[in-house]
Amino acid sequence: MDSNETLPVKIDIIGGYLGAGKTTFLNKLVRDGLGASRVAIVENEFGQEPVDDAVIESPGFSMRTLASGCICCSLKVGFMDCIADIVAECQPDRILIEPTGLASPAELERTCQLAMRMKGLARPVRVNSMTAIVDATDAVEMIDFEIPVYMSQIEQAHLIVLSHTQELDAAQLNEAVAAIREHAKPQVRIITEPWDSLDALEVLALSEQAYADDLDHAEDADDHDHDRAHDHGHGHHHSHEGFSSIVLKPQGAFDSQTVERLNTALREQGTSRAKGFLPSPDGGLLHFEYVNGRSTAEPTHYEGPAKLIVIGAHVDAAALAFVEDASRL
Ligand SMILES: Nc1nc2c(ncn2[C@@H]2O[C@H](COP(=O)(O)OP(=O)(O)OP(=O)(O)O)[C@@H](O)[C@H]2O)c(=O)[nH]1
Repeated sequence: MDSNETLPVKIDIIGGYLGAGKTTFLNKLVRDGLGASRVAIVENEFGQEPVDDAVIESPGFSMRTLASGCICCSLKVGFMDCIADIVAECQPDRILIEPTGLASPAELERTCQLAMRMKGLARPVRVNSMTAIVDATDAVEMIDFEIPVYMSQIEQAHLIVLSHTQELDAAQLNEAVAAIREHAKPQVRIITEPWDSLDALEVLALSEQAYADDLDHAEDADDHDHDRAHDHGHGHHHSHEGFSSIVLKPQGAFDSQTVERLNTALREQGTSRAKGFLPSPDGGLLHFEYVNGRSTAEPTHYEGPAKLIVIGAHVDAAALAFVEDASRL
């Protein structure tokens, strides 16, 4: 037996709100060389149909997808089974977990603690880091909205990585950082480096350290009954109430005008997040991503069925019905 096999499998959680950039960061980790160790990836999607499994660049990695719910609550048991399974079958040294954008960090930690205590694991597991990705471009506005789960992701973060910082000027970036600082733990490090020049492996190492430091502090605080990082009190925010998702089967041909119409319809109903694959006029598929009122639609080699997942507080299926018959437009 390799001496490594007696060490716990590291669980690294890449969290953050809907569309913050979790999958993009995960792909960066893979591209920056995380693949040197044996890595497994667990994707959790709120929508009924997974999309990220086709977007993740995971050459040779084992990947599992848990869809249609959140591992911090409704899929707790499914998650634990998945971890037991992946540890036995794939023998990873590390498991990267991408929770849904609606996961509460405290609940996630509790789920992971349950997984750590499972009997009969082929190898022990332990949480190694929890990284919170926050979209810099809408942080000020989102903090104003005070969406509970968004706030909990900032308040409980051990390390924050801002995405899309290259889209802001220095004053806007400072404003975003100040707004986050007001709600985050005082010592939290906020990484503002644009992702083009960011070394994701370095960030993961910082995140590991931050998590270990916070655990130490939490243990000290436990002794004094003041544990904030593991808020077991009644005041903690955890709610997916109000959020729902639908899956549409796009048909027809999505030229730039149709994509624009879709973008407008999503914006008009205040959609939080949409993603999927749309049929393009040339017979292929477009990888569609909608966050924050803006969308991209790029040709993709994905060969599965066309699908569109829409997540929001007021998803109006009737207003989006045209997606399933775009040829009529
Ligand atoms: N240029 C740039 N694009 C980004 C950045 N972060 C995210 N994106 C884009 O924003 C969109 C959403 O990013 P994802 O990585 O899919 O976000 P996510 O947090 O995984 O989304 P969900 O899993 O659906 O909650 C994609 O089109 C990304 O290419 C960034 O820092 N820079």
